[in-house]
Amino acid sequence: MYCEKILEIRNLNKTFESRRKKNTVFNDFSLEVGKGEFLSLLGPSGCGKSTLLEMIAGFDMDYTGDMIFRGEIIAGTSGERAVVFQKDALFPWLSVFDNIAYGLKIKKMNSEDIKVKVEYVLDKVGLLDFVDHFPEELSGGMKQRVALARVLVMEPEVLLMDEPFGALDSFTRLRMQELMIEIREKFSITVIFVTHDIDEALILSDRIVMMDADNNDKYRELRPVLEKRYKSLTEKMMDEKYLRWKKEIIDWFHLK
Ligand SMILES: Nc1ncnc2c1ncn2[C@@H]1O[C@H](COP(=O)(O)OP(=O)(O)OP(=O)(O)O)[C@@H](O)[C@H]1O
Repeated sequence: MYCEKILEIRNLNKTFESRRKKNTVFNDFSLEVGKGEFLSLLGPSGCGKSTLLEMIAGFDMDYTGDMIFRGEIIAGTSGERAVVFQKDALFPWLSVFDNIAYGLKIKKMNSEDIKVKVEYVLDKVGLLDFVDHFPEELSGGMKQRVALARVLVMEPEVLLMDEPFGALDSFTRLRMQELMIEIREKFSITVIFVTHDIDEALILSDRIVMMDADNNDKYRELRPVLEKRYKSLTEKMMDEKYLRWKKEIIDWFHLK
């Protein structure tokens, strides 16, 4: 389905070394991600999900193997690969508008264009009415939506999301998951999404990579794409196939 590769990870080896011990997190790990794909990395705590995301982002360059983004070796961070963390620090002294406009101002975009772009993304995340608010006046879910808008306004190729909804209550989380589905349709962006939540992975992903607790030389893949479109996520979560996949994932991790 995704013919054009946007990211290739080939024979990745990653070890953390301290005076006390060596911890090999990736051992000859390879993975390809297609342009426009929504890929979730699912796995237990400590299996290396965040480490992998940091290497793709270019924050961590201490590994062997190849990380190739759009045909070129990743040499460091880039605006094309934007990261959204679990708790994104917005600038508390800036309004919602100025938080989102920040990166565009650094790029010296003119103020009219900035206004159009900021309002466009704010509309997409449903926060147009809060444009003049400050972060302290927003709920956790709203802050995460601003964080998402701040990244989207820069038009990255890939969104790297590290448990972006992990700190939210379950209702807000569900709304954010619905928003992610809409955002994908509107921005046709590639997403690599880290989560430990099986439902979240099943709801959002074209493909789930299930990572093992130790040495991710092998992983299991699942493509949970239902033929039918559902009116609500709850309806989707009741689908027979969905429940079967969920059981398969639980069994796989349980037997590991
Ligand atoms: N800076 C570091 N120095 C040493 N070891 C590290 C460092 N960062 C991560 N590790 C180790 O690498 C392994 C993978 O960590 P990582 O944070 O990538 O896991 P994770 O799957 O994202 O976990 P979680 O779901 O809890 O966030 C863990 O064993 C961790 O202790």
